[in-house]
Amino acid sequence: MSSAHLDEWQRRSFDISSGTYTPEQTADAYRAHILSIQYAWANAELSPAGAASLFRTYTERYAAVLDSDDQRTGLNNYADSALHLARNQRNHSDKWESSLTVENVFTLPCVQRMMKSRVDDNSLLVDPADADIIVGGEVSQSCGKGMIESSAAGGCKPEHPSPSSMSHISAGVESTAGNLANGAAERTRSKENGLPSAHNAPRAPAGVTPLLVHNTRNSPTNPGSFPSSSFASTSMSSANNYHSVFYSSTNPSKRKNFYSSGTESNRRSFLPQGGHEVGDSGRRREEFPGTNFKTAREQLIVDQQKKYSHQGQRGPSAPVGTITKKSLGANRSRGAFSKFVSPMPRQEEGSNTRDDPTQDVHPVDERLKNFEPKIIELIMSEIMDHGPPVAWEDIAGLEFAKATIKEIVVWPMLRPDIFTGLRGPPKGILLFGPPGTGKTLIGKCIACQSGATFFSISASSLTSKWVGEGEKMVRALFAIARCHQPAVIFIDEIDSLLSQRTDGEHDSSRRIKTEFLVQLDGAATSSEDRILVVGATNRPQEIDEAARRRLAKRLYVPLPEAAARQQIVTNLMSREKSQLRTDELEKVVSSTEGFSGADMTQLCREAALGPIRSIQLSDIATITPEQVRPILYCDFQEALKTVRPSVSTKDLELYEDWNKTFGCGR
Ligand SMILES: Nc1ncnc2c1ncn2[C@@H]1O[C@H](COP(=O)(O)OP(=O)(O)OP(=O)(O)O)[C@@H](O)[C@H]1O
Ligand SMILES: [Mg+2]
Repeated sequence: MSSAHLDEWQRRSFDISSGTYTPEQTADAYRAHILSIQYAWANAELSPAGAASLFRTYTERYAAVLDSDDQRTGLNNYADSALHLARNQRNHSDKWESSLTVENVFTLPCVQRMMKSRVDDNSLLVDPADADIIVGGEVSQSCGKGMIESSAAGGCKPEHPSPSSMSHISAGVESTAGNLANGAAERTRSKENGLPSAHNAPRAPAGVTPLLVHNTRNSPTNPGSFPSSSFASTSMSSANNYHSVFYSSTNPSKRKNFYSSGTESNRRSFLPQGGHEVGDSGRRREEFPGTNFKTAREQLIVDQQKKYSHQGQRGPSAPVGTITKKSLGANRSRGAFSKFVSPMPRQEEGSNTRDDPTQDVHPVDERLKNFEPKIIELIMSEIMDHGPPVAWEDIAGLEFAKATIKEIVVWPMLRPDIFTGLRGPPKGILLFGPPGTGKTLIGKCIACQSGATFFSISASSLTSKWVGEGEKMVRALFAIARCHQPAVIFIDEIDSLLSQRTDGEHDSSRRIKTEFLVQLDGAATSSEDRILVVGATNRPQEIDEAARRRLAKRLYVPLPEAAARQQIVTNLMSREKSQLRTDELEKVVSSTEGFSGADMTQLCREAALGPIRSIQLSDIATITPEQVRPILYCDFQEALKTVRPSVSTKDLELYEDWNKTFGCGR
C-alpha cells in the first residue's frame, strides 16, 4: 500500500468517524470508501491482505449504519423499508436519500463510458458469464438512451481516473455495498432464495441498457474489458422474449410507488424471466421485498459467497472481502497472512494438497493427525536446535562421560542392528554436575555428532511459555520425535520440569510432569523406538524419583581436572595471539583448582583484555590489530585477581554425594 493511499484512507476514515455526519452521509461516505478500496485493489495499489482488512472493516461499519435502529447513528432503512414497503406504509427512513440522484449519476465518467459504449458499437461492458444479477429498472426518459436509474452507482466517484476500470469497480461494489443500500425492496432474487438467479435474473426491456451489474468479474488483470454481450443480446432478443427489471432507487417512496402503481410494465418487473410467465397468466409472482429478509450483513455474505463461488480458481481476480480467506490463501501469492511456512505438512491442508498437484505434497503422518498444526509448528520451528557445530574435542576432559555417551548415543544410532536386545541403549540419560561444567555443551555435541534429529527444549518453555498446553506439547514432542527417528530430545534444566511432586504445586505443572513420565516410559519400553532423552541439571537432588529411574544412565559432569583446565586454556589461546610458556601455563592451571569450565573460559577472556588495557588511551583509536601485543602470563595473573571459582566446596560435596548414591560413574 502506498503511503499516500494509506494517508488518504486514514484521513477519510477519521473524517467519517469523527465528523458530524448524519447517518445518511455516513452511509454514503462508507460506501464511497469501500469503492475506493476496491478500486485501489483492482489497480494493484493495495496488497490483497491490506485490501481484505480494509474492506472487512468498512463493510462492517457500513452495515452497522444501515442496520442500526438508533436514529442518531443508523438508518435501519433496510429492515424497515422492506417491511413497510410490504405493507405499503411510510416509515421514518423514507426521508433518507442517497446523495447520488438520477440527475447526477449520469455525469459520472463510468456511466458515461457505458452509455458511449452502448451508442458507439453496441458493445457491452460486462461478460454475460460474469453477470449474475442485473440491477436497474426505472426507465429514465431524461437519459435519452433509456438508461436505468440506480442509486447503487453511488460508489462511483467522478474523480476516478480510469472509466473502464471504474466500471468494474462500480459493478463490484454494487454487488456488495450497493446491495446493502438498495435494501430488500430492490434486492434481486437469487438462487439461494429459490428465486430466479444468475442467468434467470430479470433483465432489461428492449432498448434499455442496464446500468449496473451484480457479480461482475472483478479482475484487475482484465480491467475495463467489459465485453460485448449480455445486454446487447438481451436487448436484441428481448423483442420477442421479454425480460423484466427491478426498480432500484434508494428512495423507498419511489420504490413503493413503482411497485404499487399497478401498471402492466411495472408488474412485469416482478416476473421471472421468459417461460415463467407463459401459461401462468393468473399467477403473477408478487414477491414482495422482505419475504426473504436478510440483514445487510447476511446479504453481503450471500452475495460475496455467490460471487466467489462463480469465480472459482481465478486466483488474482478473486475479490477481496470478509469471506474470501480461502481464495486469498489458496490462489493468491503468499502475503502477510501466510508468512510462515511450516516444515511439517499441515493437517488441515491435507485434502487440498491432494487435489492440487502444484502444491508441495508431504505425506501427513498418521501419528500426528491428532495434534494441532499450531503445536506441531511450534515444536518444529522453535524447539529443533540449529546451533553452531561442536566437536567432541572441543569438550575438555570429561573422558568417561564422553565415552559413555558415544557408546549410548552415537554408535547405536549408527549401528542399530548390533545394539539390540540386552545391548540396546538406555532411553534416558541424566547429565548432572556443578554449573558451567559442559553439560549443555555435551548436548550440543550430541546434536552435531549423533546424526539424529535433535530436539532441544528447555523445561521452562514447556511450563511457562505455553501455559495450559504443556501436556499437549510434551505429547506432540514425543510423537514428532517418533516420526523423525532416530531422535534425541535434549531437555536442559530438567529439574524444573521433573522436580519432586509436592502437594502445593500447581496442577498444570503436575500434569506436564506426569505426561512426561508416561511418554518417557513409552519411549523406554518400546524396543523399536530409537528416541533418546537427555536431561541436564545442576540440581539433581530435586529430580523426582520416578523420573530419576527413567533416566537410567546418570552421568556426573564434574569440575575439570588439571589436564582439562590446561586443554581449555590451550584451546582458547590457540585462537588468539598469545605467548604463554609451558611453565607459565602450568602455573595458570595449578592456580585454578576448583574452577569450572565456564570459569576457565571467563579467566581467558579477562586475560585477553590485558593487552588492550595496556594500550595508551590516545592510541586506542589508531592502533592496528597487529600492533596489539600478545597475551602474556602477566595478563593471567591480573585476571586471576578478579575471576573466582563459581562453585563452592560445600556444593561440590553435594554433587559428589549424589553421584555416589545415584550416579553411574566409576
Ligand atoms: N569441559 C569443557 N570444555 C570446554 N569448555 C567448557 C567445558 N565446560 C564448560 N565449558 C565452557 O563453559 C561454557 C558453559 O558450559 P555449559 O553451558 O555446558 O555449562 P553447564 O554445565 O550446562 O552449566 P549449567 O549447569 O549452569 O547449565 C561453555 O560454553 C564452554 O565455553
Ligand atoms: Mg547448561
